[in-house]
Amino acid sequence: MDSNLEPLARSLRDAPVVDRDGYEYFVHGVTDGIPPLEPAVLEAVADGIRDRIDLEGVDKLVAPEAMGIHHGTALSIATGIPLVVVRKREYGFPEEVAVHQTTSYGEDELYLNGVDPGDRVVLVDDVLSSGGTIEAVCEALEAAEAEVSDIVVVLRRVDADHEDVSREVTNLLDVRVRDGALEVLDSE
Ligand SMILES: O=P(O)(O)OC[C@H]1O[C@H](OP(=O)(O)OP(=O)(O)O)[C@H](O)[C@@H]1O
Ligand SMILES: Nc1ncnc2[nH]cnc12
Repeated sequence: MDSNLEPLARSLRDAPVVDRDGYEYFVHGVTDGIPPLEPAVLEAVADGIRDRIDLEGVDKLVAPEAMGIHHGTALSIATGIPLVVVRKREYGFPEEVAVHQTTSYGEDELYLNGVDPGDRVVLVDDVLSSGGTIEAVCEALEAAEAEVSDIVVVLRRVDADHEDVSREVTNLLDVRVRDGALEVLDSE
């Protein structure tokens, strides 16, 4: 494993797992903001993303609310690339794109604003489970006529069926829930 990710990996091993209507949902700073997310972990996430994807010529980072925001923010500060947040709130702006998001345990509407035709964007999120969120945001980016250069998440749940994902997704660590506990696997 990338030694820079070891503090993150260690902290994940203690993450509590709660039941969300039959879905084993782990709770961690990366995915929930609780327990508190150490600045060093956020910095390691931003560095890990910069090591893995090419950010040259990228116009905007795009992060879905809520839990993509802190990772997108850390990366934006580290790179100087502006951040767009995909909201669960409608604004009614003329160019707004609305899409339906289905996750492993729920659904919502997402609203994209602030991305212009021809923008080269990187999509950033905390976790990939079913892939429904990534597919929904990609659909919105396609409607906005943006070019998605990379999709990156901090954690990929290898125990979830990524049936909705038809695109390549880069991640920092692989995780799974087994016997009620979160396990970290190396993604490389
Ligand atoms: O791969 P998927 O099955 O789509 O799951 C991943 C998504 O689920 C969570 O978001 P959620 O919409 O639950 O809201 P939150 O970010 O506000 O917690 C998470 O932040 C990802 O965006
Ligand atoms: N916070 C979270 N914990 C576990 N699995 C998830 N899938 C989506 N969000 C998650």
